[in-house]
Order: sequence, then C-alpha cells, then structure tokens
Amino acid sequence: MPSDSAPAPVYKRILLKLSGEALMGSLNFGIAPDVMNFVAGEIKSAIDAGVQVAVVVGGGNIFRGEGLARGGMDRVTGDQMGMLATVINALAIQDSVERLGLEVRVQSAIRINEVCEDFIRRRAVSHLENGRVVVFAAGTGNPFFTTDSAAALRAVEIGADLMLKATKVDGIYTADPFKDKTATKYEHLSYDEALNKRLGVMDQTAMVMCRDQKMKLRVYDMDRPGALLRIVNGEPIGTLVTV
Ligand SMILES: Nc1ncnc2c1ncn2[C@@H]1O[C@H](COP(=O)(O)OP(=O)(O)OP(=O)(O)O)[C@@H](O)[C@H]1O
Ligand SMILES: O=c1ccn([C@@H]2O[C@H](COP(=O)(O)O)[C@@H](O)[C@H]2O)c(=O)[nH]1
Repeated sequence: MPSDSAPAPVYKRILLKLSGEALMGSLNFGIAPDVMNFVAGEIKSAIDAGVQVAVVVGGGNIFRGEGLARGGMDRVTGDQMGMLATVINALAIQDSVERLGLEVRVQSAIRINEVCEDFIRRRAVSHLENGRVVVFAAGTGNPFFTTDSAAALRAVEIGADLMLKATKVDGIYTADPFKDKTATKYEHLSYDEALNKRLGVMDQTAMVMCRDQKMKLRVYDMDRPGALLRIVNGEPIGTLVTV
C-alpha cells in the first residue's frame, strides 16, 4: 500500500513492455538472474505505489522467428518458437516477482495450461484489480507479429492509462543511437512523426495500434534504477509518444 507521504501515482493501470534481449544482461543468451531481480524490484515499486501493473515480455534473448527463418527454418515454426520463448521469459518474471512477496499470474495467448492460464481479458482485469501482476505471454498468439504489437494490443484491451516500453535506449532518437552517434533524443513526439520518420524503436504495427486507439506510450531505459516509479509518479523520463 502507498504510504501517506508518498506522491500519488499519475497512472492507475500500466502495461510494461520488457525487451527480451535486455533480460540477457551481460550474457550472450538466456536470462541473467541479476537483471530479473532488478526488474522485479522495479515492478514491486510501482505495485507498492498503488499502480496496477501488467507486463508483456519479448523473446529476443532466446529466439526470434525472423532470425530462425534466415537460417532456413519455416517462418511460422520459427515464430511459434519465438512465442514459446516469451513464455519462458514470463515464467522467469513470475518467479522473480513472486520471490518479492507479490502475487503474479501468467496468461498465455497459446494454450499451455500445465504452466499458466490462458489469456482471458476479463480475468486479467480482475487479477489487476486484486493487486496481482499479470504477465502476458506468447505475444498475440499469431505468427508474423511481434511482442511490441502484443503489448499495444493488451494495453488497449485492458484499458491501460499508459504503455511503457522499457528497453536498452533511454528514449526515441532521430536515428538508432547505437548506429548513429550524432542522433538526438526526443522528449515528446507524435505517432505520425514516429511513423513518417520510420523511427525504429518500436514496430510500425504497434505504433499504428497505439495511435488509432489513443494509447500514450513512454520509451525509457530499463537499466535506470527507480525509473519506473518516477514515471508512474509523473516524471518525464525517456520519450513520450502521443496522438
Ligand atoms: N530512432 C531510434 N531511437 C531509439 N532506438 C532505436 C531507434 N531506431 C532503432 N532503435 C533501436 O531499437 C531498439 C529497441 O528495441 P528493443 O531491442 O528493446 O526491442 P525489441 O526488439 O522489441 O526487444 P526484444 O525483441 O528483445 O523483446 C534499441 O536497442 C535501439 O537500438
Ligand atoms: O505476436 C507475436 C509475438 C512474437 N512472435 C514471435 O516471437 C519472437 C519474439 O518476440 P520479439 O517481439 O521479437 O521479442 C518474434 O521475433 C516472433 O518470432 C510472434 O510470432 N507473434
């Protein structure tokens, strides 16, 4: 429960998209325990502030369908492997957040009932209202999509006030800052600007969904301690994207 002296959060319900790739930390593949513990602590800080937290996690630390298809694999099979990779990541998040004493439910878009619940929107909302963290796994359940699109979709479906993309960069730049050292960061931009300039931080399908459904998006650096709490308390960290 939030303490009397803590600032009141600006957002009631958020959807946090975590990059799968960032879960590797300094590893070349898989999940770094220190990153998981850090992420769990960030999520707990938002829950303790009284915010409802839903999470969508990527799978790029394990498999991406596109990469597997480049190596000759059937694309749909590769995408299915990518979606199952996100289930693995979701279970890791569930474990690390539960170890901090919170309740968590994983809901998968692909039926896998021995390990988690199916995605059922009304049930997800009920979990959130009961203070549980809900981790949406298996993306949209369909090949040829990404977990950015799944995050946009789930954010809209659950009526989130804000979608957050926690990633390896501290916001949206005029160009990919890993490739162009002269790139400069936007504090705020519109979806149309991001789409027209083809700014690569989030896929275009997800951008269009957020724009059309008027979902606010904030892109920020996942490694920055305390950033999630500061954002839910209204601080302008990273880049804000709106209609
Ligand atoms: N204009 C831009 N501004 C900021 N980042 C950009 C831009 N263009 C491309 N990027 C790249 O986008 C990446 C963000 O994508 P990230 O890898 O976090 O997402 P993802 O592909 O959805 O993650 P994953 O698949 O691992 O879950 C950054 O690491 C950055 O290199
Ligand atoms: O709706 C979806 C979401 C994801 N995939 C596949 O999973 C991997 C991992 O997701 P990232 O967003 O790249 O982290 C993705 O590359 C796709 O292969 C999917 O098919 N459908």
